[in-house]
Amino acid sequence: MRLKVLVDLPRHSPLDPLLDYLAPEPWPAGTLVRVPLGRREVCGIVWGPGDEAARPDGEGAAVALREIAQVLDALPPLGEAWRRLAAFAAGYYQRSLGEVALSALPPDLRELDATQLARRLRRGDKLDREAAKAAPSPSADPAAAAPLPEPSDEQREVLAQLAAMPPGPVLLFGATGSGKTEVYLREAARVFEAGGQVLVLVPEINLTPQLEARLAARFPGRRLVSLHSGLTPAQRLQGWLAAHRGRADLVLGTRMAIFASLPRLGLIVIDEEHDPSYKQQEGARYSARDLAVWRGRSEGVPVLLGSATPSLESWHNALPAAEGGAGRYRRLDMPARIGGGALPRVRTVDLARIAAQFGKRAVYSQPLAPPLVEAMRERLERGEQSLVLLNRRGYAPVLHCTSCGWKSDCAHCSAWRVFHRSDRTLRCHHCGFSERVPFACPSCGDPDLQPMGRGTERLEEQIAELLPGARIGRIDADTTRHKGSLESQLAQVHDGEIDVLVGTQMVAKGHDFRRMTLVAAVQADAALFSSDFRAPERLFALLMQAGGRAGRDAELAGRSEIWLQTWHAAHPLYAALRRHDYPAFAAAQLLERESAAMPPYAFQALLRAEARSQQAACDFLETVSAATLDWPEAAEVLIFPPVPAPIQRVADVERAQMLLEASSRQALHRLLARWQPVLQQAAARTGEARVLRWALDVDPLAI
Ligand SMILES: Nc1ncnc2c1ncn2[C@@H]1O[C@H](COP(=O)(O)OP(=O)(O)OP(=O)(O)O)[C@@H](O)[C@H]1O
Ligand SMILES: [Zn+2]
Repeated sequence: MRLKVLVDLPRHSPLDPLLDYLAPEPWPAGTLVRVPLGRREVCGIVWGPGDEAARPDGEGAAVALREIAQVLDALPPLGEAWRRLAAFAAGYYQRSLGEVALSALPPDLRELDATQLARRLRRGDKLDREAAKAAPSPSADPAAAAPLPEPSDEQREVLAQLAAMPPGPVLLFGATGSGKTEVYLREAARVFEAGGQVLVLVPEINLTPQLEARLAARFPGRRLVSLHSGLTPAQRLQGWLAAHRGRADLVLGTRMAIFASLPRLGLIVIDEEHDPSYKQQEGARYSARDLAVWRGRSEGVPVLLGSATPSLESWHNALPAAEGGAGRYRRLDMPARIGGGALPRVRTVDLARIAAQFGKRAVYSQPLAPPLVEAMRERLERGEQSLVLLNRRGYAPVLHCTSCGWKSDCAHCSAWRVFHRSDRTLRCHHCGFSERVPFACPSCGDPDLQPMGRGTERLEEQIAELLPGARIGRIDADTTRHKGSLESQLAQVHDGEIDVLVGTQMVAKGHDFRRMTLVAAVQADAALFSSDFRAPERLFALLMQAGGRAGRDAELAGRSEIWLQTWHAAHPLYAALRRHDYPAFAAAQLLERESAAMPPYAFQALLRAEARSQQAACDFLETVSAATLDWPEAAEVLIFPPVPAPIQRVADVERAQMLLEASSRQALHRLLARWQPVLQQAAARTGEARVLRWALDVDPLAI
């Protein structure tokens, strides 16, 4: 008989990824198989019965049907719900089903034959037995487990509401330290009792160890597994198998874990739901958060989206229609911090006033204004810590020649190369092109080359001058390149070996710095006037989150402060931040977005093209845009003219993009569905030499 098997074909292949194969038995849909494809043998997923109506003289006949090589039937088939999820994700994000479904499996699994799989499964059995032996049974001795904290009034209220609600998406809007995690844990316990599995997603790998430890301590009798890219392939496979075989009670992971196969799924938690890292930025550019909401609906399980600063999309979805929102999610609020701790005080340093008082030079030559330096010195004297945030690594973003104006541009990108003082290099952060700093200007020979602007390296150096005796640490992508270095640097901060920590946004997320009582953002203004309309939202979230890390100790919370240096002290964003008033900030942003017809009031897709010349990239975009002119599907979709990408050239490749916008999601998707084959044909016609790559990004986060 014939079976349809899903395989991962190279992109834009003319073949359908569902191919017919011969099988002696009707293996159920979801069964993993190995099938011959060309000269290779690849992993495939049985998707359903094949076309028995053989086409003896049709197109099918040209290809003699081949047999399934191996059936991995020791593994239970991938369930209906999982296959639905993969199919939805492929359709929604405009990728091939084969690519989405197969790449959602652990890479090791795709390589295994039946014998190797049997061995891995036996190893899984052994791991399960060991886990069971090591852990006390959940009900064995309740007294042995640490006593549960008594829920706060707010937690109690939220839990009662959750218990009374039908399953659906819920936005848990809780201040930092309001005890959202405790709510997740209690909901998870409820699901475990009912025999269900729980999926918990966090934005970043380095946030998993903390939560993992907390989960393990809380649920000693439960099997917890992680799924993220920091695991070895073997670990990832075992975690995935434990989830798929229903043996893991809880899966903790990053965005990729949204595709975990969970036959008894009972709850999905998305912690820090606003975090941009839930959106995949290559291949199938899915949003794990959005897929979680879809998956929850499709499987009838509750989805908890937690944040102190929700994404405006989620906030809008959770606002009742009467307040101008979409009314799609329920919202539960927990405004108070556990233990009644105060939120940090927000202080703005008005740089215009400082300039008037100390002179403009003082502002431009020094990274920190005198009052901020004073506040940090006080911390130093009290043995407390400060965190200074600057979202730019390196010493200076550009090196320039004081006589002829030469600047350190990249030969391969339309970008400046960053000056790194530690190894005296000029490094392009886009293509990696790196050279030693020249002794003299390559253009006029003048040896006086000067850094322009400031990155974290220079900030670290300047703070050392301003605060003599302070022990200063720096955490950014440069200092954490080696495995384990982030952990050891964080440990130094926790152990109090550092007084002032300089860092990019990577330190603002998730780490509890108990002795930190000051967080300063020294160049926050950039986000106010960014061309990225989401920049203010990110800034607000970053500062609230960073501030929320500060002074977790109730005793220190009273003197915790967030400092902002700004030329625009009266800006409404800072005013809302001073009051910790996310709802007011969100309301103002949503008003702006609505009047400009931007998300969440509009739905977008971005078509990117890369070519050897900007002209070729734009021509491709023009062509596919023109193709839609008389389509009824295009009537409700605004297709903007092609423009060069924000960084037009990277590694000698020219990039252009074109934005599509519609007021209805359905309208946008009707167009995309009809457009897909046109894109493929147009790209094929222009030939490999002209258009190198193109990609659609549905619901893009950055434009
Ligand atoms: N009901 C409670 N009684 C006592 N302590 C609690 C309670 N709930 C939470 N906590 C403690 O309060 C602290 C903050 O709680 P939790 O981590 O759950 O907050 P959160 O809202 O998830 O914070 P964040 O958003 O900053 O990550 C933790 O140390 C936690 O153990
Ligand atoms: Zn470059």
